[in-house]
Parts: sequence; structure tokens; C-alpha cells
Amino acid sequence: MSISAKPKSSTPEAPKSQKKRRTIKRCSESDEEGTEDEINDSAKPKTTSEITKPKTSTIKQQVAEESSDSDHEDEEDSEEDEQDDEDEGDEESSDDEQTNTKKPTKVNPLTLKKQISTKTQASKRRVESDDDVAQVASKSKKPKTQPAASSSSKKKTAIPSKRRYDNDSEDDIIELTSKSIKTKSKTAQTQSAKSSSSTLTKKQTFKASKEPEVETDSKEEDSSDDEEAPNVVVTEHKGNLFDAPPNTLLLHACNCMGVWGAGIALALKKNYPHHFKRYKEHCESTSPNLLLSTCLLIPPQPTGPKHWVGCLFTSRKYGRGKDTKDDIMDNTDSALQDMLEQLENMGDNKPKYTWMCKINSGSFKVPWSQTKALIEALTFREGLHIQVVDKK
Ligand SMILES: Nc1ncnc2c1ncn2[C@@H]1O[C@H](COP(=O)(O)OP(=O)(O)OC[C@H]2O[C@H](OP(=O)(O)O)[C@H](O)[C@@H]2O)[C@@H](O)[C@H]1O
Repeated sequence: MSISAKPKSSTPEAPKSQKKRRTIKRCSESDEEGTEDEINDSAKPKTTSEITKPKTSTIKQQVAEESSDSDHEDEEDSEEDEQDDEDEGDEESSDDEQTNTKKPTKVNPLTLKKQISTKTQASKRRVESDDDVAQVASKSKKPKTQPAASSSSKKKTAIPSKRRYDNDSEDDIIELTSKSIKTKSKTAQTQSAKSSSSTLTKKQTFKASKEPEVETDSKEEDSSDDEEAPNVVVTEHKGNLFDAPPNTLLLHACNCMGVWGAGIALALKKNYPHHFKRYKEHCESTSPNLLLSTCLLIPPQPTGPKHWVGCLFTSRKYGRGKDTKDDIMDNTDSALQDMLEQLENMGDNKPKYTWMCKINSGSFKVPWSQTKALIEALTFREGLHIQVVDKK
């Protein structure tokens, strides 16, 4: 099977030479709450391998960064100050250097779509492959600039995940009838039906509308590789992210420093203290370099809103030490793909809905249109509708 590497750039000649891929342990593994353990035992997905996913992240050799964010709480300032000691140069010089040493990240949506589709399909097989390793297993370098790279160059490493699911919470969840979601989903399906005849037209279909597989066994793998997964569908509306129905995944962008100190992250910290605790513990137990470009899915907690919180590690630091826009986009792409892989491996235990704020568009200062285009270029075999909610 030929696996195409995910293109991270329209300029293949400019490899992101300083990036490496690593494997990290999922956050859920670090859960120490007895209740959660019990829940996990009782609500364990069908097989361990189903909740085992290849963990990937991109390590960026830390070019001179500095961060001196003063917008955060004292304890967070302290943390950042510690990090500042590791940094050198000011924000501008850091950005300049990063810009000079890293490739542009403009993505060709069509190329990306095709290659991501292939990658996603390949990743599931990798989960069951041979590479179960310890928490910090080295990974092959992510071939972000080699669209035609061989499968070995993008090989991921499967990590046994002890992901926990709050079965009680899910039992409590009422079958929701989010009219807007259903209406938009139907619209997406309709659009898909109209566009399905053209391979060049972006598909917006969900699994329910997927045509039955008729391939023979011998061709099953090849046909799976060739099968074009539907694009992730994004719709937007005004509102409060926290008004999502139960069993919704709330996605937001995070730094890797264990700090939710501003913007929607701060609001999450106040409204979802247990989720924040999980996030913080995860950051404290894992190197920022390993967290970057990954996604942490925190299930509903025993108390508080029955929401999942999805932390997309799109920047290593925050404030003035945040990554460049190009790097944030790059990291966002990888983190979202990581999220999709996890969702796929969850099977029926995945969150029912997915809501997102306009990630990266606040503190991280990346125009929302760029992030949105990136998300819409993603594909997901089971189909995914992300409702973007913004207060403004
Ligand atoms: N209740 C609500 N419902 C719906 N939308 C809401 C909302 N509240 C705010 N928004 C909008 O949500 C978007 C994102 O804006 P944000 O600045 O928050 O996030 P971002 O992704 O640019 O940056 C991430 C870093 O910001 C944080 O703070 P620190 O790094 O600690 O400094 C993190 O920790 C990360 O590191 C903006 O459109 C806001 O209008």
C-alpha cells in the first residue's frame, strides 16, 4: 500500500528540518480518579486496540523564543517566567528566525484532502501494528514537505491508550434533538448527493449516506485506500460555546504550558475545573515538545457540565512566546488530525456533537478564515460536523 505523506506546505523543497515526530501518552491515561477508573472499566470500548491510537506530535527544535506574557495569573506567570529563562531573543527575532527557517504553510486543499484521507485510513492500521512503545517513543520524522514520501517516512507509533469514558455520564445523556445540527447535517448530506459525481467537488456527506462496500476481500484494502472520505463540515453561528448540549466535544486551542490563562481557555478553567486539572496534569507529565500538534480529549467529569473538552495544542507557549502564525497553522492541522484519529478509534463512545470556538483567532492572532479553510480541508471517514460558535 502506498501512503502519501500529508503535505504541510506548497513548497516541498523547503523541509521543516527541525521537526521530529514523537509519541506521547494520552491524557486519559493519567487519570487518577477512582470514579473514572471504574467508569472506564465498565464503559471500556470493545477492544483495547480500539482506543489505542497512534500518538503523534511534531517536535520543533526550539528556536529562540521568548515569552513574557503578563496577562496571566501569578502562578502562570511564574510558570512562564521559568520558561522565559529558556528562551532567548524577543518575540520579533524569534518570529523572524522561525519564519526564515520554516517553510510556508499554505496548503493546497485538494492535495491535502487526498493525502489526509490516505493518511487517516493508514493510521488505523498502524494502531494495530507493531510499534507499541513507551510513553516517549521516538517517531519517524513527519514528512510535512514531501507529499510523495513513502509510507515509512510517515509511519506513526501506536500507543496503548487507557482512555476512560464516563459511561455514567453517557447514560445520563438524553437523546438530543439539536435542530440546528440535524438541519445542517441534512443540508450537508444533500450537498454531498449533489456533488458526489465529481471527485473534484468537496464532499460533505456523513457515514449514514455512505454507499455500501461491494469490493472483494482481496481488493478491500486497496479500495479502502482509494475511498475518499468526506470532508469535515464547518458551520458557524453566534452563541456561547458552553451552551452546547450534553455529550458535546468543546474544542479550543491550547498552549503546552499547562496554562489556561486568557480568553476562552480562562472561561473553561472556571467552568470546567476538573477538565483543567486533567489538562494541567497532562502538560506537567509530558514535554511541551511532545504535546505540540496533538489533541487531548478530556471526557465529561463527575461534576459539572457533561461536556468533553478537546485541547488542541496549537502553540507551544502563549503570550509573546507563542508560535508564529505559520507554525500555529501547521500545529493545528496536525492536532486536528490527531483528534480525528482518536475519534475514529472511539467508535460509538465518541462525543455526539462537536462544537468549537474560533480557535487561534483570539490570543493566537491567526485569522479565523485561515483556520477555517484548514479545517474544511480535513476529511473524516465517518463524517464530522463541527459547529463553530462565537460570541461576536
Ligand atoms: N464563551 C465563548 N463562546 C464562544 N466563543 C468564545 C467564548 N469566549 C471566547 N470566545 C472566542 O473564542 C475565540 C478564541 O479566542 P481565544 O483568545 O480565547 O483563543 P485562541 O485560540 O486565539 O488562543 C488560545 C490561547 O489563548 C488562551 O489563553 P493563553 O494562551 O493562556 O493566553 C489559551 O490558553 C491558549 O493558549 C475568539 O474568537 C473568542 O471571541
